[in-house]
Amino acid sequence: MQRFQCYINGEFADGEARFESIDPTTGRAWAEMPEAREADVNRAVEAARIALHDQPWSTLTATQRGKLLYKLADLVAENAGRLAELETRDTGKIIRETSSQIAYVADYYRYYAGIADKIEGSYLPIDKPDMDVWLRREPIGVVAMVVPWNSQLFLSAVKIGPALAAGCTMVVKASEDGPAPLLEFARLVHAAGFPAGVVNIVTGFGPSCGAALSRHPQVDHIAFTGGPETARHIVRNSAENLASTSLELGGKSPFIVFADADLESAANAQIAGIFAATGQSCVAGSRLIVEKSVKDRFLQILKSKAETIRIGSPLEMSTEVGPLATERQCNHVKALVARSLAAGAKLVTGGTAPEGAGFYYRPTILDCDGSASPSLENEFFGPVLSVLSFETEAEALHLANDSRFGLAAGVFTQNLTRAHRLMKGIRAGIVWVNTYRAVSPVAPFGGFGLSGHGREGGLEAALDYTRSKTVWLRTSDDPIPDPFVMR
Ligand SMILES: NC(=O)C1=CN([C@@H]2O[C@H](COP(=O)(O)OP(=O)(O)OC[C@H]3O[C@@H](n4cnc5c(N)ncnc54)[C@H](O)[C@@H]3O)[C@@H](O)[C@H]2O)C=CC1
Ligand SMILES: CN(C=O)/C=C(\CC(=O)O)C(=O)O
Repeated sequence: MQRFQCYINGEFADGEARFESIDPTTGRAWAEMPEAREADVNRAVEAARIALHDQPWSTLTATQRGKLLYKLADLVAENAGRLAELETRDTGKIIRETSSQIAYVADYYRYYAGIADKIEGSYLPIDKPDMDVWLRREPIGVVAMVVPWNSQLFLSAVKIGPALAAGCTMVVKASEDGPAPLLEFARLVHAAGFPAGVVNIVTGFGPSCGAALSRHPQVDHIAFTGGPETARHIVRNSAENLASTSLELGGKSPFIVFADADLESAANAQIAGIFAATGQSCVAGSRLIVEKSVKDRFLQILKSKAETIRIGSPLEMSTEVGPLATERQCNHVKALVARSLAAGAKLVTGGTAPEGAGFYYRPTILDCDGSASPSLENEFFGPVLSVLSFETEAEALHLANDSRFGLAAGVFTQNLTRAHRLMKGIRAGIVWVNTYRAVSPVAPFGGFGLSGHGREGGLEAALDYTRSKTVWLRTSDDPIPDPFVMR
């Protein structure tokens, strides 16, 4: 069995215990992972705290930090194939997707490499004649990064990249489900030449490892991606250290199709939006809201596309839908489909698991018109689409916003003015018009409502890893006059 290690203070080390990682195609263990507990977490945070204030990291210029990030980007690009295979092996996400996504992760590091020496302070036009006042932008400090199992290299890159650009140090907690790619990525951090303690990567379980990390007194900021329930633990933990938080949580994203849309193109985007990554994407377009006059036609196109999707081994380039990452996830999908059917949703296609081993589930479409299906409110994080129809634009907007989540939305229409109205009216952090699930290092993402707060990607995210320091310099050589007046 392959064995992985944590990366703490520039060294590869076992954790206090070990656990087995499960291959989602067979349900059997394929690798042994280090389990970091409180003592390991403490060592990692202490290393990050020392590295933050000590040489060489604290005295590197921003340009030098950028050069290290460029080196890391090159290493990610060179090793993308190997990392992709590990992620596919450990999480079941199809190789077709992991190989292209991880190659693109290199561009995220490159983007933040370029930003490192563009994080500028400012000079304040102060209202006093004998003072120069300016704002310095300083690293926010030691950052705890807690990520889920899906797209771990992507979801950590949007934290590690900007945090390094800003001069922070960090402890990254890989998910206990599928940590292999992130633990392997630690070897690239090491090879790139980052000083010991700047980036520490551990894995372990939420209540022991994640909790110890997020409430650690030496942590200044917690960057979290995961489910809303876990986010509540993170926020409670942050009451211990008063760390700031950024939360990237789940979604129940609407995908709106008007009758005037190019239905073939919209159907391909909807298939990608809900069945890519076996639906295990936070931005999955999981609520189809389709104009009534084209509902039957559109569902027919979707049904025939869904039924010809190639389900199989995620390591095969031809596979389009692989297994869910964990048995727990698969059971959650099965149970929520059953509850939705019991509540009156009608099965258009799917709704079963294929025969054989592994955590597979067929691409599924539920027609939820006229029912109070729980699938309309609850995230599956799996390959299940819930469908509703509308007759007016106002009704479409109302249905789109009828959710506690607000992460992403898609609008398909040829009508430009309508697209603008919806784009403004939808309460979500990302609106895609006539496309879906497009991402870029340049474009921030993040949520409204239960989908969290804070933005990842883009320039703004790098600024979020800094805080300002106001510096006052008196420019007069005269002695300070009357000490008992405010100046
Ligand atoms: N908005 C976004 O960018 C994204 C959001 N997600 C969301 O993530 C969820 C799926 O991922 P899961 O791994 O199941 O999420 P999860 O919330 O169960 O776990 C996420 C991480 O939190 C850790 N954790 C668990 N309990 C903890 C505690 N008490 N204290 C500190 N850390 C703890 C876990 O060990 C894991 O590393 C979905 O809800 C999905 O929508 C996933 C990807 C992207
Ligand atoms: C967060 N994101 C885009 O804005 C996209 C992701 C991440 C994820 O949920 O896995 C994706 O669709 O892969």
